[in-house]
Amino acid sequence: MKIALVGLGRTGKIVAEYLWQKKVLNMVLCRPESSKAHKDLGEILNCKDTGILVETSDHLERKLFQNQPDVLIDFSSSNFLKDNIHALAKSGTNVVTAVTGYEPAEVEKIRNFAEKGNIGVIMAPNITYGVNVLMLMAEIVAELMSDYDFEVLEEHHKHKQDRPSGTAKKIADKIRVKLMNNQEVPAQAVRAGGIIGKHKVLVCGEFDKIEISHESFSRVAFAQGAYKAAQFITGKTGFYEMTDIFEQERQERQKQVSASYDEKHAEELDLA
Ligand SMILES: NC(=O)C1=CN([C@@H]2O[C@H](COP(=O)(O)OP(=O)(O)OC[C@H]3O[C@@H](n4cnc5c(N)ncnc54)[C@H](O)[C@@H]3O)[C@@H](O)[C@H]2O)C=CC1
Ligand SMILES: O=C(O)C1=N[C@H](C(=O)O)C[C@H](O)C1
Repeated sequence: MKIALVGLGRTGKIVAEYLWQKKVLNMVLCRPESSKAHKDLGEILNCKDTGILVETSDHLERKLFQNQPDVLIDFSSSNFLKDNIHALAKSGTNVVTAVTGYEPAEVEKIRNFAEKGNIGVIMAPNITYGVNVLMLMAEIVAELMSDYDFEVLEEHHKHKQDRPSGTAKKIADKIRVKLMNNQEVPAQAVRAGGIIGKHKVLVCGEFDKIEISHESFSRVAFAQGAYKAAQFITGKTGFYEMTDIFEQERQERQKQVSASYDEKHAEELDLA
């Protein structure tokens, strides 16, 4: 698999290093005016030369045809896909976007391109494995304790632009759908220091409460999630979310459990 990455900021740099170590990175893009342009990626990451020259994200179609990546992972800003979804669809490059803060109309545009433009897109504000497990747990609690008060609380570093986080909005929405009264779930944000990412669901009744929380204490968690998403979307078309990956994994695991049960059962019958 060949992966292109756009965005070499706080998160993108860690993702670049992770993908480089996995030997799947073949193209890295930065802003046209960036001082990182035309440098070897190793210089940006403070390691030995990688042989990958950082390119600018303009004239993207030509660059995608030259490098032929299977998937582009986006850790830049919502502007990138807004301006470039055309070029990605034309060159048949699938997309994993971890970017947050899209307007609803932008999400619809991206969804349309994925559904009609013959490419695969995963939109993943919630890229880590752990936070997706938190979501599943929160959905179960919402189904069982609809009469409790639900709040989503998140904490991130002081440079984060959007609030509440894309993940917090997604968690709140998933809970709302499961609640009997379909009521909006409030989400509160703290921006302070260097916090990498914390999400908590507070479920509070008159006499007791449940808290479900997840914390990323390394951005490698985002890199792992993005790589998993890139593997999933390779060769697919259409619009997906991280839950689709977990659903596929659950079904595969279920099949394995059934197969090993059948095997064990057959052995027992043989012995009898
Ligand atoms: N889904 C998830 O779990 C995660 C999502 N994110 C999201 O990823 C995005 C980036 O986060 P950070 O790395 O903290 O931000 P950052 O501001 O440190 O880095 C963004 C980088 O993208 C570059 N960039 C912006 N627009 C560009 C364009 N059109 N073409 C090329 N490069 C462009 C900027 O120059 C900058 O270097 C945010 O939307 C953030 O919410 C970040 C971490 C995890
Ligand atoms: O900007 C970040 O850093 C993060 N953004 C994501 C979001 O908005 O949900 C999630 C992650 O915890 C880090």
